[in-house]
Amino acid sequence: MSHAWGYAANNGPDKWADSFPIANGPRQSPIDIVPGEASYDAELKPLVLKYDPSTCLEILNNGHSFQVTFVDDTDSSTLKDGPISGTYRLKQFHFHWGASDDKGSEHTVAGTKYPAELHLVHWNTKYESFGKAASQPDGLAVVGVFLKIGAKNASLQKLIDAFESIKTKGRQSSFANFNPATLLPGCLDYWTYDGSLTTPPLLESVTWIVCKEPISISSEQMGKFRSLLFSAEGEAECCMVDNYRPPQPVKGRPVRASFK
Ligand SMILES: NS(=O)(=O)c1ccc(NC(=S)OCCc2ccsc2)cc1
Ligand SMILES: [Zn+2]
Repeated sequence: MSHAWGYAANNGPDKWADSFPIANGPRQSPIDIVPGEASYDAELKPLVLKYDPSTCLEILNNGHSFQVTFVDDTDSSTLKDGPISGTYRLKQFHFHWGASDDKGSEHTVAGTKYPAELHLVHWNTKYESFGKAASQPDGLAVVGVFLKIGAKNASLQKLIDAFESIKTKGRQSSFANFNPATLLPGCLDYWTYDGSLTTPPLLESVTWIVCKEPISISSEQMGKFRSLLFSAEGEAECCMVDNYRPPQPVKGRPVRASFK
C-alpha cells in the first residue's frame, strides 16, 4: 500500500501495518477504557485549558476527517497540568464518527462505542514544532471528548455551517474566532494513558486525556457530519463515515483516573 491510507477494506486500519509497522507497537491508540480497571491517582491535577479564539485559522477537509487549525507560534491556546508537565500548544482539533449512531468513537468505555469523538491536539513547547514533538515520547497531548446523541449543540453547529465550503477532500476555508472551549464538557474528569496517533504515521508520542463526560450532538447534526466526502471534487462520491480506528491491545499499560 502506498501512503494512501484510509478507512476502506483495501487501505484501512487492518492494512496500516504494511506501511507503518509501528501499528503493532507497544503503545498504540485508541484503547478500550475499562473504568473498573483504571486506578484513581490523587496526584493527577485538573486540566488547565486556555484557548484564545483569535488563534483560530481555518477549517479543512483533509480526506480523513475535517479539522480546525490554529496559529501555534505563541502560547495563546494551551493545555497545562492534568497528567502533563510544561506547556502544550493547541495545533488543531478534528473528529471521528460512524455511519450509524452505534459506532464512531475511537476510544470505547467498557466496550461501549459513542457515535463520535473529538480530538484536541496539542504539542509540547519544549520542542520547536509539532513535527519535532510528534517523534518524542512526551511530544503530544490529545484531549478526547465523546459525543452522544441528544440536544442540538450550538457550538458544533458553527462548524457544520462551514461544511458546504469543505465538502470534498482538499477543500479549506477561513474560519475565525471559534472558541474550542465551547466544545468541552462541563465536568473535566478524565482517564489518561500513554498512547499514539490513531492514524498514520501512528507515532507513539501521545499522552491521551479522555474526558469521562460526553458532549451532545443531535441526530440531524450527526447526519451533516456524514454528508462530508472522503473523495475529492470530480471523483466518485464516497461519504466520510467510519473514519475511526478500533481499540488496540493495551499491552500492560496503566490507565489512570483523575476521579474516584
Ligand atoms: N487522531 S489523533 O488525534 O491521534 C491524530 C492527531 C494528529 C495527527 N497528525 C497530524 S496533525 O499530522 C500533521 C503532520 C505530521 C507531522 C509530523 S507527524 C504528522 C494524526 C492523528
Ligand atoms: Zn483523532
